[in-house]
Amino acid sequence: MITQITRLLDASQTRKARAFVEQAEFVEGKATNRGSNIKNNEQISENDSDQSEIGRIVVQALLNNDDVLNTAFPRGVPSPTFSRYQPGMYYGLHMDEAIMNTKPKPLRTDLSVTVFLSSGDEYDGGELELWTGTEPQLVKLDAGDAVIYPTGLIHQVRPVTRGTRYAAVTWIQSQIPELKHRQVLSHYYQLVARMGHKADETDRLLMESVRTGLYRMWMEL
Ligand SMILES: O=C(O)CCC(=O)C(=O)O
Ligand SMILES: [Fe+2]
Repeated sequence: MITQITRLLDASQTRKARAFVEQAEFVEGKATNRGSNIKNNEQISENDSDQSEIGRIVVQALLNNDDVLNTAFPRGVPSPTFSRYQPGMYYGLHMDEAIMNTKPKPLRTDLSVTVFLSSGDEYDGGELELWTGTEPQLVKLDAGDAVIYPTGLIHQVRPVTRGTRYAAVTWIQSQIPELKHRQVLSHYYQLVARMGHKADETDRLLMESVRTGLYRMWMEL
């Protein structure tokens, strides 16, 4: 299940994040993935003191978004990494790490998140390519939009051939570790959104019984 979120960041949050990345100092992305010959991008140095403030805006936007809550069921979201791809830069086919060594607790990466900070017309190439089946799926969204995909997918950022691609990248540990379970629950929420207004008192009780029953079976505390 791939979730695309239009305007995860509102206009003012997008402007703020964009202004931040435009003035920030970037270092080679390899710094956080040594020995990698597939990673050819740039990231903001971990010592940048403004990074955590803008990171908090992105994390809060994810945690306040109904589509994120009802498809990802987030338990933990680490502060994002901000990246920049200039012409010739790319991040070749790879698989993200299973565990992030975040503080105070390490986090299992169930879902990967890209928040786009450049609009599609500002650069050529630079698509996020996801291996979902026989044909790769290409994702290129507008500034402020986000895509969330299962971390188990092989993926890459194709080479940028013109302009600059800015993005914030992070991961989600889900309260529902199993992808199929998340899918069923998110369909349940869609069903309630579509039909809930027609429900009488008994229907509502039965709906609550289904929801709490599924949570009890599938939710990891
Ligand atoms: O920038 C992106 O869209 C994804 C980057 C990525 O795959 C990663 O940081 O692991
Ligand atoms: Fe990745």
